[in-house]
Amino acid sequence: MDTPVDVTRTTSWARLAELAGSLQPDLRRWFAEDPDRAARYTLDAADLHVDLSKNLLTDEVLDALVALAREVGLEQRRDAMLAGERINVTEGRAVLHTALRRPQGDSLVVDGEDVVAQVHAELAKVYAFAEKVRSGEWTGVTGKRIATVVNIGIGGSDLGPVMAYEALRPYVQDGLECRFISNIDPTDSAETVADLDPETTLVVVASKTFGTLETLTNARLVRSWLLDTLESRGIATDDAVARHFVAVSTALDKVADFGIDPDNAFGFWDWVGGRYSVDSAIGTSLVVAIGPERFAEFLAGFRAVDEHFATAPLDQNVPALMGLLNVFYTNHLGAQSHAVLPYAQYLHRFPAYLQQLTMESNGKGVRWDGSPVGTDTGEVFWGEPGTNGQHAFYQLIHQGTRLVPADFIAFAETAHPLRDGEHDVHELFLANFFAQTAALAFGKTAEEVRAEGTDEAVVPARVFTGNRPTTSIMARALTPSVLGQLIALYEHITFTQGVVWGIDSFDQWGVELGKKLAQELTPAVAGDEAALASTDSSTRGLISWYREHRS
Ligand SMILES: O=P(O)(O)OC[C@H]1O[C@H](O)[C@H](O)[C@@H](O)[C@@H]1O
Repeated sequence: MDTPVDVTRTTSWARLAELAGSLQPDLRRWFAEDPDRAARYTLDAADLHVDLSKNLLTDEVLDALVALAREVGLEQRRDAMLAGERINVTEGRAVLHTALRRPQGDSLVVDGEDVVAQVHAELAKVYAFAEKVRSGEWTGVTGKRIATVVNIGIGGSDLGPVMAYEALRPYVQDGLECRFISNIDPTDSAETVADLDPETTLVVVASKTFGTLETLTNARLVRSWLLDTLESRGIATDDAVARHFVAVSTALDKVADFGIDPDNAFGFWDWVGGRYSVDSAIGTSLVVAIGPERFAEFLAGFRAVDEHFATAPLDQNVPALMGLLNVFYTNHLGAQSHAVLPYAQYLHRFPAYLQQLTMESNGKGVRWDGSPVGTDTGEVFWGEPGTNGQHAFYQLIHQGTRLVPADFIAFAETAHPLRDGEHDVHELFLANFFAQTAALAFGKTAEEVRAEGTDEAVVPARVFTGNRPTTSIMARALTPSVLGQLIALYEHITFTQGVVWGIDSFDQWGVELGKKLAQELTPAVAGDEAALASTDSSTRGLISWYREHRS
């Protein structure tokens, strides 16, 4: 195992600390004195047009960030990932989500297997299945065509499919709908299937491990609902599971144990992390919804940004620069969170998706060799679609005491070019997008507030300090390709930050303890006194309170 560079001991870390100490951000002056600033700090990555100029960025900071990337070996680590080296050290695995989108005919041999050939063989199976469902050739037990696909999964086996399905709704085939069950709260499955007809419902059980309690429990609940409802209609159920259930997993043996025919199962590999898996067979529900052709465009979008990340020089490399800027804000300017604000209703689940991607990847306290990190790591990612956020939490971003770097995302075209009398409503929407980043950057001085005739007593409350950093990301339209590009952008931002911090961004040991304790506590919750007695007094008190108060 190679030892990560201790970033805090690098020359560029010291340089960044020095620059941060003397920064005195003044975006008004920086723009006024440098007419070229916006153009110089605006870069394109595939179809993404990214304006970094409203960040607290100077040429000195940029140089130091690029030097930092060199000192920690970002490019070497990136190349190691792309080549299939086992950079997921704590799990001894390669990290090859980028292989999921390599074109047919490419080759990447890892441990004697051509993983690109494997990817395309599995994709072909998913595509053939999806075509059958879409054409009506695949039917339920009573011969009716499928109208609803229910994806049962959690974490990466849910957030990717649901986010992408919501984002690409305009591309969903008429007459088809996807729904998603994730939470083990029985309300989730009950509400989701309540108005469905099992005769026209297809269930995709998505689980990398096929051992996740929530997913297997929900799959059993929905299987019972399906069989019971069919039986109540006098319909023979011998073939029901085979006709109505398919699975996606890396553990195809466990799929068979669950009773799903391995012929109706799609595989992927341990070198795809759950939060990096929407472009594997985990996207089966999405493939059914939008069709193989659109899904191939989605994959091509990822690939375009992969190529940018793999080849663009560091000072032009958008994911690398955005990741490095996040490090600067987190470690040198004290930011603790990062907002992602899509001005696109269809991206309403994108912040939730990014929470898993970024926080499960970089929420770590030790480096990949087990040594403690000497600095803060992953930020809290959060956000809501604009303009909803404006009327809720933007107050804190504009005038609060915390630094909250924010990414604003918008599209030139809308799927719904509606007019409200004289207004193009999409333009009203975009005016908000443009206005917010300008307001955050340039603020409003006390003189400007006074010039409006404001009562002196409330002038301070109405001042906007400005210098609140934002990145604007634009694309022509939210197409499958552009969605793939956006996801890949954030995957590589996350990777960049992980490399700087020397952490393994591909394990998630932090989710294990709670899962194990839940299993251990299940008998106590169900009334086993001995199990209850062995818990701590707070937990015992809470469980006892629950047992006294349930009906
Ligand atoms: O796909 P599965 O094996 O069911 O895992 C679902 C999710 O649960 C785990 O606990 C991890 O925290 C996630 O990274 C994963 O995406």
